[in-house]
Parts: sequence; structure tokens; C-alpha cells
Amino acid sequence: MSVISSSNLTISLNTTISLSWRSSLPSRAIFPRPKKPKTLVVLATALGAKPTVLVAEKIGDAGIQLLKTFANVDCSYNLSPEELCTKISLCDALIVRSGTKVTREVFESAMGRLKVVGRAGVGIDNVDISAATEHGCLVVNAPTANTIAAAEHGIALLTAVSRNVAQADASVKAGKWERNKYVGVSLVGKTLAVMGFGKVGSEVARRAKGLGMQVIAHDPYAPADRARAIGVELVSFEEALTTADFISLHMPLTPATSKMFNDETFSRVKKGVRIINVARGGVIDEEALLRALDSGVVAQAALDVFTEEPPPQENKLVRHENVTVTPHLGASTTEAQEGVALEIAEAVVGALRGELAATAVNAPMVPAEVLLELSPYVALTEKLGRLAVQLVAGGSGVKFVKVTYASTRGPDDLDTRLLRAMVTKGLIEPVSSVFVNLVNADFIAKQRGLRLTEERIVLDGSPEKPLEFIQVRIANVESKFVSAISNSGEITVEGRVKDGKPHLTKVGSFGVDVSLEGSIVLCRQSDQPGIIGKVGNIISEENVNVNFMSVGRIAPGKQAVMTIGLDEEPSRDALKKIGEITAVEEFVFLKL
Ligand SMILES: NC(=O)C1=CN([C@@H]2O[C@H](COP(=O)(O)OP(=O)(O)OC[C@H]3O[C@@H](n4cnc5c(N)ncnc54)[C@H](O)[C@@H]3O)[C@@H](O)[C@H]2O)C=CC1
Ligand SMILES: O=C(O)C(=O)COP(=O)(O)O
Repeated sequence: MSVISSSNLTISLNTTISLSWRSSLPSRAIFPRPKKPKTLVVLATALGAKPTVLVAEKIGDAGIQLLKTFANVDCSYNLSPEELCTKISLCDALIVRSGTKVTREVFESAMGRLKVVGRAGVGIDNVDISAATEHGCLVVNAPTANTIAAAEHGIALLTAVSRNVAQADASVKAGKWERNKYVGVSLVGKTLAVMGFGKVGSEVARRAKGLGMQVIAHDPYAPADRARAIGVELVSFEEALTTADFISLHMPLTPATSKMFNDETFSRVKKGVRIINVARGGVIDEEALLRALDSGVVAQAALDVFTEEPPPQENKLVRHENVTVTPHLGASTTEAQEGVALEIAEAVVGALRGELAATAVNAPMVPAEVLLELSPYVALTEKLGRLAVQLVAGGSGVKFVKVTYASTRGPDDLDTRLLRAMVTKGLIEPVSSVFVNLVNADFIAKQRGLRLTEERIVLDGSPEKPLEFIQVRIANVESKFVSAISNSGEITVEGRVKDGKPHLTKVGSFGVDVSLEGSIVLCRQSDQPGIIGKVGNIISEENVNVNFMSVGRIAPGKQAVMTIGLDEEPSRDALKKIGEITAVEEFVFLKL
């Protein structure tokens, strides 16, 4: 049975697919690893006890209510870094805004339990994404619900600086009446440079045009047609700097944008420019801005965000008479906060349920339809990885793995990121204590020096099924089952999906056919009558059920490989007896 709720991508399948759980969970894990049916999960399998979500900063009530329908919700605000690290090992998810630093220490302190960090907002510069990825923790954000609020705040600051609203307000409240001092500048006909033409930047541009401004934008990644559609010209950084009367910042804080506005940039701006920053404090070198304000190069600045928040008391920018400040209020409207809270609660609950989050920051997004179609192949790839690595003789390290996908579909119609992650999971988990999921698969592979390359074979035929067969090959190793080495000198296993179930269809150069469930015995014997009966007897004496059996031979009377699928694990004694059958040349027992 498969269930899909199209609205938010809930998928339940009878197949055994887990992108995150190890076969043996630590006892503190709150979700028991389910038997059947299993759920296609990325991060967790929500059966049994409720997960725990720590909400470390205030979010809208609608989000909290939604979280409570699925999880135990611990709203603990103003935690010190130490308190957060202490609490986190008891939590499956953490929700923060911009005020909490989710550092490497937080992920380390979580000791594997933290499955998802939800950033209730856009900027994820307060979350150590590399550390999250390395720990297999998904990071999701809420990228759309506060766009308008941030754009409106940008416009509020733009109009406030142009008319000295904040300064004049303070002056009147101080008992003064300084009409000549606070003469402003008009916006109409002035040039506004929007730096960062994304969601917020384009909404600011749209509104500024309504105020009669000439709007230009600089954004190396923005599509020109989107700008054209709202009458905005995309220009170079240089042109934006040198022609703008007002500059409004709307790019993310990244290593590339850090201190993008510095002494050198300020030396190129039009004298008397006014700067609005509702993005991130770190995109401006604050000391350089102070110098530019003092020299009159920058006439005024309006800042909602600061390098350090809250800024220290003695911060000269905050106290500067030509600077208008607000305490990171861009997203703070009632409407935006309700929207953000719902957006992040849905993303976090979805992730805990095992859905692939649409707002994932550190994992590839795989659409629901693709996920459903690929699910049996996801199981197949993990199992092929598991089998292949168990065929490696002790002592030989796995470094070079090739995965071949044979499909009638063109490479653009086949997204293999999920399959690749699952091969990595299958290869690494049986021989280590790490757990691998879609988030950390590439990182873990790299860390272990595992080079996994992918290859496509494009077959003729109708592209109804996504894949015909998948082959996993391990090069430069010895095998404990010599017959698993194909003519190319690599351990080779190949599988297909038959009736929705993963099957092993080739080992080395031998064609086999066994359903990949339970465990299997691979056995090479000289092809002669009676062997199947002898092996079958030994297994049945153990009361172990044989679920599948196939024999593939090179030629009559020569060698054959028998593949036996077993529901339970036979005793060592039984395995020894199989090895003692005279015609059996080699055999291996593999757990799936
Ligand atoms: N003050 C506040 O409360 C809020 C602040 N923000 C901040 O506003 C910023 C923008 O948010 P969104 O528009 O939602 O993000 P977005 O991702 O939609 O847009 C960011 C744009 O910046 C562009 N960009 C990246 N590097 C650039 C560079 N070197 N030069 C110019 N453009 C560059 C990107 O191409 C993208 O189009 C983020 O930093 C976010 O954290 C967002 C919401 C509220
Ligand atoms: O969404 C963003 O990037 C913001 O800066 C909003 O931050 P906040 O959630 O208000 O702390």
C-alpha cells in the first residue's frame, strides 16, 4: 500500500526504506525502529512516542499549536549557549529565529538525536550548516512568510531617513521644535539601488517604483526577465554604487557578501548617499560606515541589523545622529510571525514525519512524485551497497565504487541523488558506527575517502519504469567470495525491481535471482545433482524459512552459483555444514 497526501508529501510504503536510522538504534532514541510497514523517511520514523521539539525563540501561536498536534513542545526562551547544549540531547528538533546561534557544539551535544533545525525566518547565517550536515541534521527555513514584512520595513526606513522621522521625533519629545534642522530630501525621481534582487529586494523595488523612484538593482544571480517585469534595470555593482542616491541591501550574509560595503566601496559611492540595511549587519564593515558617515560621504544610514546583536551599548553607529536604528524588526509584524510560525512548524513536522522538506537548506529536494517512483530503487540501492561491502575480504579498504544505472530515460529525467546517497548508506553502515542519510551521505563518503562515481547506460525502449537495473561495483579489493569478482576484476552485484520488490540478479558474472529481504547465502558449487537438496535439508533442519532460491551456472556440468534467500539467520553450525558439502567450493552468508 502506498499513501500520498499531495498537499504536503506524506509517503508511506511497505518497502523497507530509511534514510536515517541505523539498524540498531541507540536506546535513547524515541522513535522505535518500526517493523513493517516502514515509512519512507529522511530523518525519522514517527511511530510510537512523540518527538520533542525545542522552540528556543518566540514564534507565532499557530505554529506552536500545529507542533503540539505532533510533538511534545518545549518553549524555552533566552537559553544560554550552555543551557541549549544541555537540553539539545533530549530533542529531536530545534526551532530558532535569528537570536540563537546554532553552533557546532550544539550539534555535537545533541549526540545524534537532533534530526532537524528549523529556522523560523530566512537568514540561516546563525546556523552552522556544515556542522549540521556532518551530523546528518536537516536544516529547514521559512523563506517566504516574512518577505513582505521585511520589504515594508525597508520602505519604512527609506522614508524615515529621507524625512529624518526618528531624529525629529526624538527632538520633539525632548521639548524642541527644530523645523529648519530636519528638512528632508524627496524620494521621487531619485535613484534607488537594490542590492540583492531576491524575494525581499524585488518587493522593495516594486514599492519604491510606486513612490516614483528610479530603481536599479544589482544581483549577479537574478534573472533579467524578473527585473524587467517590474521595470527594474539590473546593473553592475560599480554602476549601482556610483549612480545611487539610496542603496538598500537585501543579499544574504555569506563569505562572499561579508563586509561587501567597506572603505573601498564607500570611496566609490555618490557623495551624500543614504544606505538602508534590513539584510544582515555583517554585509557592512561597521567601522568603515562610521568613517563614511563622519566624512559626509554617506549622509544617512538606517540599520535594522548589526554585526553583533544586540549591539554593544557604546556602539558609535547606533548613537550616530545620522543613523536610524531598529532592533532587527524586519520580520516582526503580527501577520508575518503567524505565517513564519506555520511555515516552519509545517516544515519541521514534515521532516520529522519523514517527508523531504521543500525548504531544506542542506539536502537535495526530491519532488514527491519522483520520490514515490524511486522508492523501490532506493531500497534496492541500499541493499546492493550492503551486499557489495559484505563481499569485500577483511583488510581491503573500499575506496572506489562505481554505480551504473541502466535506464531508458535520458540523464535529465532521472534524478539519482537519492540512490547515490543510499548506496553510500549501504556501503558504510554495515562496517561502521556512523549513520548515513541524504543530508550527510556525500560528506561521510568524502570523509572516508570513498570515491563513488555514477555511470548511465541508456537503453532503448519506453521510459515507463525509471530504471531497468542497477549495478554496484567495488574496485581494487579482494573478495571473500571469489565468484563475486566479475571479468572486470571488481566485486559486482546487480539488481532489478520486480513486482515492486528489489531483487539481486547478478553476482560477479553469474546470473541469479533472489528477492532482497531477510538474509542470503551465496554458494558456488560444481554443477551436479543433489546439491540443492543437501543445502535445503541443512537449512530446514534449523527451522529457517527459505524465501527464494535460484541457481545460475556458467554451462551444464561446470560451476553454478546458488542464491538462497532466508527469513532468519541460520546457526553457525548450519553454515559450517553447508561449507562441508564436498561439491561446495565457496559460500558466504550476507545480512541485508
Ligand atoms: N531584517 C529582517 O528581519 C529580515 C532580514 N532578511 C534578510 O534579507 C535578506 C534577503 O532575504 P530574501 O530576499 O528572502 O532572500 P533571497 O534569497 O530571496 O534573496 C537574496 C538575493 O541576494 C542575491 N545575492 C547573493 N549574493 C549577492 C551579491 N554578492 N550581490 C548581490 N546580490 C546577491 C541572491 O542572488 C538573491 O537573489 C537575507 O539576508 C535575509 O536574511 C529577511 C527577512 C527579514
Ligand atoms: O528572516 C530573517 O532573515 C530575519 O532576519 C528575521 O529574523 P527574526 O526571525 O525576526 O529573528
